[in-house]
Amino acid sequence: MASRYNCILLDIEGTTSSVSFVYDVMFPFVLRELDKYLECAWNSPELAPVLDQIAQDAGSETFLAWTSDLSVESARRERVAAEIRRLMANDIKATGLKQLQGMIWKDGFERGELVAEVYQDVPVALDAWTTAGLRVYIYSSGSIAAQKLFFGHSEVGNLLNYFSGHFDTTTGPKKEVLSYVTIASAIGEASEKILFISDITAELDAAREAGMATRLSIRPGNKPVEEGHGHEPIASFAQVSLG
Ligand SMILES: CSCCC(=O)C(=O)COP(=O)(O)O
Ligand SMILES: [Mg+2]
Repeated sequence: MASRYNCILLDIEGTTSSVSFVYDVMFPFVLRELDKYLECAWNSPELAPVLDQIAQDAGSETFLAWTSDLSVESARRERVAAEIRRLMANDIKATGLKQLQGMIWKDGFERGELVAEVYQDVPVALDAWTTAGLRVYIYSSGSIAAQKLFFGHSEVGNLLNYFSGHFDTTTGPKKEVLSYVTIASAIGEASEKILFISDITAELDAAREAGMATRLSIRPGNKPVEEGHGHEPIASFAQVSLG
């Protein structure tokens, strides 16, 4: 059957995977490893741009400017750790935080302590959609590097081959219309031909304003949904009809 859509754009937390896996497994791993990670990676070239991003998210131009009042390295590290804990305690999905989380998760996924949970219907749908010729993309607050670790190390194996591309908040915040306009343009598709699935109505509102079709993901343990936004709810990807 011909599909109304050419592409499916997926959120992760609350959509492909449970909120509880992220909050009860992935975030505690970051908090446990944070100080040790910062100490080991402090002078690494990969960390420097992430420290600048964390400083920019906090309102400074660079990491150097953000910590110019501190002369001791351990105090600069402690400022970063305190800012990361503050952002996580307030569930602020800042780009620098998300990049650092991805770097900390790398070791956990690669040595098998972290294995990503996905809902049972997810691999089935990914297979059906891609077999039908649709392209599937991810748009998550989790960094692109973290997304690749996540789907590359899932409990049903490596799912990365199903995805044609990944987007994170470096494209723009998930509640802004322009982010979805930018994604449609990046993947070379009319927005009407893209179906976005998420658990957050404000994200779906923005995608719909950009012209995308939407479905509201209802999964066990998701945050309560604001009523009255008119996005068709689904409890499983099996309920997505393409015709
Ligand atoms: C590999 S993504 C980890 C989950 C995460 O950090 C996150 O913020 C998920 O947000 P989403 O936009 O997928 O709801
Ligand atoms: Mg989500």
